[in-house]
Amino acid sequence: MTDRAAGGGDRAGREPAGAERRLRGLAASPGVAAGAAWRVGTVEHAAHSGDAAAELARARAALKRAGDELTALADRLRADGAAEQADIVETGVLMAADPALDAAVEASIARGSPAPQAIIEATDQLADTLAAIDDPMLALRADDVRSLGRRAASERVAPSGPGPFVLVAQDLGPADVAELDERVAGIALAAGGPSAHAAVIARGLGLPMVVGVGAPLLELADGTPLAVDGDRGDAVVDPRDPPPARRRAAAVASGPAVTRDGLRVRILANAAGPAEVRVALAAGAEGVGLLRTELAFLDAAAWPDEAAHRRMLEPVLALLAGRTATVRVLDFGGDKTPPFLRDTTARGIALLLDHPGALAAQLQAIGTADGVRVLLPLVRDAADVEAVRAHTQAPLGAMIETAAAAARADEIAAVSDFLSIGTNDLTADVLGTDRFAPGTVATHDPRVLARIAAVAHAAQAHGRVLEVCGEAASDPRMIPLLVGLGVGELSVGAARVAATHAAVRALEGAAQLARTALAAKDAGGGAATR
Ligand SMILES: C=C(OP(=O)(O)O)C(=O)O
Repeated sequence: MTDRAAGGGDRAGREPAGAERRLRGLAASPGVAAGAAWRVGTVEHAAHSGDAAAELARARAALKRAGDELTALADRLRADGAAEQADIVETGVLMAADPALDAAVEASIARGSPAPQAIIEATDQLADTLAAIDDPMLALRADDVRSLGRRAASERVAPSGPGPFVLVAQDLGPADVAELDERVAGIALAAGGPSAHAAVIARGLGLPMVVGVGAPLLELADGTPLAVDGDRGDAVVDPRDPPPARRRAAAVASGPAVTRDGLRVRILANAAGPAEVRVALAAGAEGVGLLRTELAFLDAAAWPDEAAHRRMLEPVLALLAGRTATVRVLDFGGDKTPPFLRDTTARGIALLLDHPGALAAQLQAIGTADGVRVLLPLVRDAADVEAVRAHTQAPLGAMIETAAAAARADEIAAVSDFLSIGTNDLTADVLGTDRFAPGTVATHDPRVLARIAAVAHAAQAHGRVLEVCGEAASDPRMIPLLVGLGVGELSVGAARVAATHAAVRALEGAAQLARTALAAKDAGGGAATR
């Protein structure tokens, strides 16, 4: 069964009560939270037990649990004003109880499949049947049934009880974090990295998170008092002075962000859906500088069509109501690869340009309303931007995320309406590091700063707005350097909006600081300019 029990059951037998223990990890999302540890794990998918009735009961329980999870998620979406999305999620609830699905699961178990495999086989079979009928609505249902199957077969366990909980896991995906409810006060991961998308989402939701804590974390029994310190990067077992259980409330910024010496910087937000946009606007964001549309489709079984994009976009655009809405077209690839693209190596805009129908469908859904602009991920050269230009009248921005693209910043700026530096990927590419591995993100390294400066120079030469939307945009060490290099827009996690705003307003002499940093010979010199 689930590895929730793997912690050994009675924690009193292993830890003297009240003995505080600090496990070192890495800070992934700021803030401090405490609650009862709750382990989420992937289940060991044991082979067929030999007892078909037991396997069938296990499969039915898994489908029921998946249906219950989707009901809870739909309720939350409805409360968030996303009624249409809630309706979609609820179709999964009906499917989970569908007698035809139950019969297919039973048949698969009779053929010798263990419960999780039987669920996948049955849902895939039903999805294939739906997809074979030439009807776009049924094709969407096929996606839904496949995603239901994966959810049920993975046997994730949602915490039960009022909370607050600190979620403990080996690793989590971005969607897992996005759907956490208010009972979860913080997250501690044994693995993971501060730049992974799960961490990006946690920061957006203002959910304290530490990653890379290591195996001892997974030995904690459910219910162990646990604090996460997302500022220092610690998980504290049996904390002596538990911090307040709930996540830190975001402060509110007001008025435009202008440095003391008069540089105006627009503070925008990174978001994946309406919940983060709401938090960001309430904290004083002027709009969205990066909407990560791909995160809504990580479970997709095929390229989303125009209707699916519209359903994803409408609640976000409604909240923004004409403010800046920077919609990034699907940035699939790497850790954001849906099952149907598993064998694909292309990423970002290159992948979309290989599938022009998929790109056109999304651009059509994005439209050209006031405030809307389109962002292209992993642009390689001017030709990428020009190829997209043929499909839309919306302003086009190019993301500069590789050293190669930075070297071509001038030709890219010439054909773009604005540029946006993805410092997470750019830093990893320039330094040859893995952004998803535990470790610090060294965007302040002069080799990275030199690329940022080159892009800033190109943007300036062509009169283009320059945005930074990677994590560096909210890093207090980087904000002075970025502003000093001429960055006009900082797009940050919703929970960082107010702090970024305050950091900009406190700034003076940024341009001189940036010159000093660029002159530094190594990362240590760069850090010394902080
Ligand atoms: C903002 C970026 O893109 P992603 O969504 O991949 O983090 C980045 O790489 O800095």
